[in-house]
Amino acid sequence: MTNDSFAVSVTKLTKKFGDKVVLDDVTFEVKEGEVFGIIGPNGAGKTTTLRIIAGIIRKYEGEVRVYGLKPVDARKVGYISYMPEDAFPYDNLTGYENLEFYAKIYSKGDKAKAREYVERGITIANLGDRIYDRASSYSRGMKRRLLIARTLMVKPKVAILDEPTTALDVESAIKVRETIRGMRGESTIVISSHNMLEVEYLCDSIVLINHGRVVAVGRPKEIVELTKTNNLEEAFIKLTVKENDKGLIA
Ligand SMILES: Nc1ncnc2c1ncn2[C@@H]1O[C@H](COP(=O)(O)OP(=O)(O)OP(=O)(O)O)[C@@H](O)[C@H]1O
Repeated sequence: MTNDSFAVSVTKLTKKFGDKVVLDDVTFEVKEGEVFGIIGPNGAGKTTTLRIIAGIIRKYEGEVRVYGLKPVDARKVGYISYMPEDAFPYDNLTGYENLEFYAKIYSKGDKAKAREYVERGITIANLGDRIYDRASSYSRGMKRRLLIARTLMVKPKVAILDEPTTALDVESAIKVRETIRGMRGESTIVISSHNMLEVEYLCDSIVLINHGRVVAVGRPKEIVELTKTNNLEEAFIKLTVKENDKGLIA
């Protein structure tokens, strides 16, 4: 059973690669307008979950809906904008041209809309005049901000950002977080992250996945309280290491 009133609903999702079960009976919902975090240790199944929600992986068991549509259909009608973990801009194009390129795809021939997207992308990226430089000259943090701007400027119903701050220095990560936080309420944003402080700061709700299974879902504060810990990092350790998958559903 699926509840279509959620931005994203994932119900009894199981994904196997060959004989290997990567996601096992995963259920959670994302409310409209929230920043939702998928967290878990390396190999837990975060990227696989995001790729399924983004409509890229199409074979799975269970039910996944994005505003009531199958992800692949939601993607076709432009509800979804996705930034993969290993995304990169076109190095030979300027930041501006990168935004233009993506805006053209999403605006489907509507030039005014394309311009609006690019203007919005410039604001979100906040790169100043460097937006007119080739992306090859950008630092890693600048490239990431460009990619996030590219993902968010099209006002998707659901923006999916896979590890948006991984491998960034402190200052760049802060800027990226501020960018995402600034978009709260405009799009529903689903991110994956390893950084518990970041998740506590950014996310309204989270799902914690370990070895493909949900071990906790709810507001970060609720999970901290239920695990009788001081912060999400301690809760994470308790749930993924010390409790060794006993599970807790908030
Ligand atoms: N195309 C694939 N074929 C086979 N196995 C895969 C494939 N994609 C992912 N896996 C496996 O599925 C499991 C979950 O991978 P996934 O990338 O979803 O984890 P993750 O939580 O995002 O990890 P990380 O934090 O390291 O990015 C891993 O064991 C991975 O090796």
